[in-house]
Amino acid sequence: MGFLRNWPLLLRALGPAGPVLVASLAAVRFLERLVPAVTALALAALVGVLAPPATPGTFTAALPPILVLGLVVLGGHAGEAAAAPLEYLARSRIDGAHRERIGRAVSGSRGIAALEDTANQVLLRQVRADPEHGVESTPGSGAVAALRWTCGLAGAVVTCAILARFAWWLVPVVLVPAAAHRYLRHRWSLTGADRWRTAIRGELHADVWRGASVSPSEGKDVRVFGIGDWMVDRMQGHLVEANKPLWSHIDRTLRLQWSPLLLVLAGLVPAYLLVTHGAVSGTTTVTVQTAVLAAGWSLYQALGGSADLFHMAGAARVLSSTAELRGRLAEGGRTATGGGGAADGSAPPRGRGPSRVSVIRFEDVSFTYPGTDSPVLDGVDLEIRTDELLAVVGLNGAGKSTLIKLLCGLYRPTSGRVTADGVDVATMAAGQWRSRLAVVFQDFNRYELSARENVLLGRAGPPDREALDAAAEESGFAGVLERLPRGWDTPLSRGRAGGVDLSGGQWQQLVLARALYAVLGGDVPASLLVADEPTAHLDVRTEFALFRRLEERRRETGIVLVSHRLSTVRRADRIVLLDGGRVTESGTHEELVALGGRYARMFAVQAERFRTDRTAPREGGPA
Ligand SMILES: Nc1ncnc2c1ncn2[C@@H]1O[C@H](COP(=O)(O)OP(=O)(O)OP(=O)(O)O)[C@@H](O)[C@H]1O
Repeated sequence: MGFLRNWPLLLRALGPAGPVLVASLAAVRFLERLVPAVTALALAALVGVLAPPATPGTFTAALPPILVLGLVVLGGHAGEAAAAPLEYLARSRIDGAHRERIGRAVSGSRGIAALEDTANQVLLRQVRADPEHGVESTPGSGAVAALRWTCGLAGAVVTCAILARFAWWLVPVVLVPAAAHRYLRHRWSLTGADRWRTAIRGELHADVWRGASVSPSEGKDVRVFGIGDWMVDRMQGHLVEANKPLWSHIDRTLRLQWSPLLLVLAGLVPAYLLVTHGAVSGTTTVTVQTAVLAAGWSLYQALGGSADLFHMAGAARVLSSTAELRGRLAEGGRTATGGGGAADGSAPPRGRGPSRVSVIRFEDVSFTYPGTDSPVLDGVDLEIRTDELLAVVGLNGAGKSTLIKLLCGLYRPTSGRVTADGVDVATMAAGQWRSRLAVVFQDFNRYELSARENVLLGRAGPPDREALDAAAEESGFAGVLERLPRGWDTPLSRGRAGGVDLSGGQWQQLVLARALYAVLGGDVPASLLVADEPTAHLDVRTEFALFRRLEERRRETGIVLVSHRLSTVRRADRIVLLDGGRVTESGTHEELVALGGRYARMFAVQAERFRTDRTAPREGGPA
């Protein structure tokens, strides 16, 4: 039975709360669960004293049970008051540890293919432990509910013992329907959690529309294209469609609420009728009747409230999805454990491992994106030396960015290998290998942080003021920095107090500063600076100045530059052309022009365009 499997799983999840907190909580909840049983006993004792005709000693005899009843009321209140903050603390610790585990597992996975997998995205949504629907639960709420339920079970055993003391046959009469009642409710909760799980795909779709309709960056399109209402309709459509099965389950369970009630009545009514009949006919005493009346109902309560079962069911699903996600991520290899990064998943210090790499080779590398059929790279052979400026050119979709991602180890080649000084980088610790690279991606990220934090992201570790300033100088970002109201501390988001947004070109300079910070700081500088279209947003003068500075750096740090602007790359030491998934041309600009191949034709087109633009009459100007 799934429930019995989940129960120990949830109790184990209490671990991060710590033994002292768990023991305190268990003690409080257990004592609380004894309240109904003790109440039943005290009431029975009181009735036992009061039922016979009163004598001079009756008052004194009634005092102990009354005292116990008073203590029970007091203890019940004290328990409730103590349990709430203890449970809050336990939940927070467990959920905090869960989020940390997920964060490390995901960010520590070796490549990014796992993140592009839809099934993993669904699992990630399910395990993130931020309830927003009311149908999902967190490991913390489930584990705490399991503890409450366990204490309730212990309380139920005591209650059954008390019932058995008065009339043993009453135990199965009350217990069996009570257990069936709880089982039924638990099944409903599990089905609800499963229905929610199937709704997640649609919700991820809805998120795209939801995010776009409220985000400042997409806000431009939304207004200019007038698609606001349409987006909201799409979002609603996805949500309604995805949640239909869940809502129909909730609707069904609401309409079936009478059936658990039948189970409650099936247990309590015969028990109450039997003892009442016994009391009237004289076969049982009023004392027994009182004890049964009090203990019978408390048994239902002791077996756990519906909310407990609901949280246990939801959290059990979250935990099983967490295990599934971790397994799937592990299949793709890990950085932190398999990859050899720091045990806590942080980036390894730059000084670790082979210091400087001299030659990186793509050896017959082919690559097909997961879930697609045609290879993007098909037998690429390429040598990258770390004392040269190598330019990679090719038409749109030729596979240049893909080549960069393989170089960074974000994907594994489908066949062939990438080596660094003869060592397959797939066999190296991913963190160690990546610490030899500094990368500017074409689709770089604009973090809504301060300018300083945006650049410091280039390398984990204590900030290095000197490297920060040098990186800003070399990338050209220093000029932008001078105009920022709070310099390095200016938040780069209009949405933050005192924040500003940068132009596309200024962001590009900042992102280059981020990569250069990785090169300039640390004990061992990166061997290779990889820049995928780093100047696409820069004006010609800024681009030229930047290229000059990069040229000066190439003997210390090799540079791989992907660019469509052939006027920029012509000064590179070597240019390779990617075409049809292979390197089809390689040489200096002059050699490739002399070759008269595709590069020469591309260059001729750009040069012709440049000449035409310069000689064409300006609109509205002289002919
Ligand atoms: N994550 C992905 N999953 C599946 N296919 C992808 C993925 N990323 C890129 N592709 C495909 O791989 C091919 C090569 O893309 P890539 O971005 O490497 O080209 P590129 O040469 O950098 O192009 P551009 O010059 O336009 O930047 C394209 O057909 C693209 O559709």
